[in-house]
Amino acid sequence: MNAYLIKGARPLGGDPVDILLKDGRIAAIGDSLAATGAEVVEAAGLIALPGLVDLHTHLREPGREDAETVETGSRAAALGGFTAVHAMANTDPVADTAGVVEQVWRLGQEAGLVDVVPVGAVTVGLKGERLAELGAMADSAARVRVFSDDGHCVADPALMRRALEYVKAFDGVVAQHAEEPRLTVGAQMHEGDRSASLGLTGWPAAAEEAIIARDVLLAEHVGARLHVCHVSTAGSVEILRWAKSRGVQVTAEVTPHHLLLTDACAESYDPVFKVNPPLRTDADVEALRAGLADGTIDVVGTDHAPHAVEDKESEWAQARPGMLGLEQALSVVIETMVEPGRLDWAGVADRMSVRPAAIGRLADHGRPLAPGEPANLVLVDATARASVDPAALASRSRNSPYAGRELPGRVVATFLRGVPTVLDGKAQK
Ligand SMILES: NC(=O)N[C@@H](CC(=O)O)C(=O)O
Ligand SMILES: [Zn+2]
Ligand SMILES: [Zn+2]
Repeated sequence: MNAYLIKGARPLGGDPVDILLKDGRIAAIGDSLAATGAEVVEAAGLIALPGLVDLHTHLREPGREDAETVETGSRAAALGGFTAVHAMANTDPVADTAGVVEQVWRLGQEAGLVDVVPVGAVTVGLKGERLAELGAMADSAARVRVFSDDGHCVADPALMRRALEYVKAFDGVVAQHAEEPRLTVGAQMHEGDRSASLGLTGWPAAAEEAIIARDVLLAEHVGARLHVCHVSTAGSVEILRWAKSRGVQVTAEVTPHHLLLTDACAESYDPVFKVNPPLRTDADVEALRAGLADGTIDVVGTDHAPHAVEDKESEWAQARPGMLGLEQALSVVIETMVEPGRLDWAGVADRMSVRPAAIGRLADHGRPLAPGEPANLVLVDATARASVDPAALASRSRNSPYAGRELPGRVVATFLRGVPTVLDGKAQK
């Protein structure tokens, strides 16, 4: 079947319409469209959004297939309503050559559940010493446009400057993990009253803000595109607002967990809440929500970071940082932004599809729901509520910070180029 008729869905929360998908595209949108051979998908009451796009996903393949593979991560993504994800470069081997990014790209095509878009490392082996073959990765079959040493900061300012200059040649962007390493030696959680009382080494907000301030100045100086990963502090939002008001080509991302959770989670000493950058304070969470609402923060990026049980279920200090995100990202955005009235559905589409696709220069994603456009879309039941069961997740790992938490929103169907990857809430392969 290469045609689907979606009955009664509400594009961006508007009036119900029928949407006909045919040969990979939206063929027609209207009232009471005739099925004429198309498979009917009943969607009364469901919200239709363009397929979500993640700028920040860790798929762990190659190297840690015990934690996630391109296929299992792709399935988690499709179930979360995503049609494209950017796969971070901190794999083993590191995605710092055309060969590795092409391998990841091919694995994504074979899985066929989302478009897996490889991110290229900025420096060889993420070591922060010399630039990787950025041009070769850009010219490869993977057509890399986003470059990041994520997991590590490109700390050397001269190297960061050269990376920014270099990627201009192919309209690329450097996505920075903003963490001044000399300020976070041994850091375990947000530095503040709670880290003091828990006796855990602090990760000060200034370690993030200092790098963002430096990098927006560098991006302005060389006229290049900068993207800031997982912004976590109120001060970072202020710096970004200032930089944007000066016309700096900077974009920024916030994770679902930084929109919802705070450093109070660390009081449990449960390492599922250990993450880089750390969960911050209530005031930071409020500033992040406000920044996302007013567009200072451009996108929600999941920073989906699967970890094997032995890397997570240990003492806090020994556990790896990072938490799952793909399958609950939309639910967290509904809970923190839509239900409180801070973002409407058009806003959700903008922050989770349109802008991330634009930053990654993905031509076929983040498009309007209109005839002729690629049929990449998601149908969401915004009224459903369910409690998160980590055992039921499609990810190969179980480190969800939302275990047992009730969240709104259920992805009912996801279509990639007109083909359902999820139907009735179930992955189709
Ligand atoms: N966020 C994390 O705490 N961990 C990420 C790396 C990163 O995003 O910095 C990971 O790869 O596990
Ligand atoms: Zn990071
Ligand atoms: Zn990351």
